[in-house]
Amino acid sequence: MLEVMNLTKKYGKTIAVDNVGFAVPDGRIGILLGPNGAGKSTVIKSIAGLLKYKGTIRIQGLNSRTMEAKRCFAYVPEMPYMYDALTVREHIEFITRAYGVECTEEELKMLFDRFELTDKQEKLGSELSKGMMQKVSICCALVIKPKVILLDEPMVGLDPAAIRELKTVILDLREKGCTILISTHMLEMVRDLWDATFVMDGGHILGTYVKENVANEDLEELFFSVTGQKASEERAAVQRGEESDTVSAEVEGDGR
Ligand SMILES: Nc1ncnc2c1ncn2[C@@H]1O[C@H](COP(=O)(O)OP(=O)(O)OP(=O)(O)O)[C@@H](O)[C@H]1O
Repeated sequence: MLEVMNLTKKYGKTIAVDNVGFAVPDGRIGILLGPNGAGKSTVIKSIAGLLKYKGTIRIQGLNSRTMEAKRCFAYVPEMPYMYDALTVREHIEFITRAYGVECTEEELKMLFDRFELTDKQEKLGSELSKGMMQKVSICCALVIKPKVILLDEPMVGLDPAAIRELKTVILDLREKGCTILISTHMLEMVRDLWDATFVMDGGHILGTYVKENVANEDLEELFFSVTGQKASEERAAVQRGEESDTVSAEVEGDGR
């Protein structure tokens, strides 16, 4: 179970997250859904312990800042980071040693096969593409067999095969009772995954939806029903922007 209570995070004078609260029960998939700048990554980074914040976060009933809590959750960041001088396989070894967990050759082979990394095992971190790094980052999160996993925009940068595989992995994790929190602005990527959706904008949660209660409704419709006012204002602004862009483009064109 993942519980976030009264979470507030300011960057200087900017209130990125304002008194946010939600919970994802055991074996459920929660989605933090919102446009760019809504505050999703700030929530995820706060849970992961990367930021100072006000509020309370509990992982499996434990304060998220404790070592016991940190042992049972995994975090896949939006921007993967690799050690330049470690190979793909060595990254996995590093993580399993740090967490004191076992990963058999068979498990590792299955993981590498799933994410098409088998022939990349000996490549150095510095030799990987962004998508490959993302896959390694996901594998590193999975080898610790987490009870709670946080994935920040996990589909960005992945090829279609890897997206399909990741979705299968996420559903498998849910089957095993793992609690999952995914942040995304890509509604269509999570349409078939969610159990609970928390729609965020401007640092607030504007709507919380539990699938059982809104089974017949479309996630996109729900999203626009709560962000509708803002979305229509934004559409109007974009329209005005497009008009002025056109004018300035013409002016630039004329000027050359
Ligand atoms: N390090 C930082 N310093 C100052 N302001 C920040 C910092 N990180 C984020 N912000 C601000 O906090 C707000 C929320 O940002 P955040 O990255 O959490 O949004 P997001 O929903 O994850 O966006 P995206 O979908 O673009 O990743 C934004 O206004 C952003 O400009």
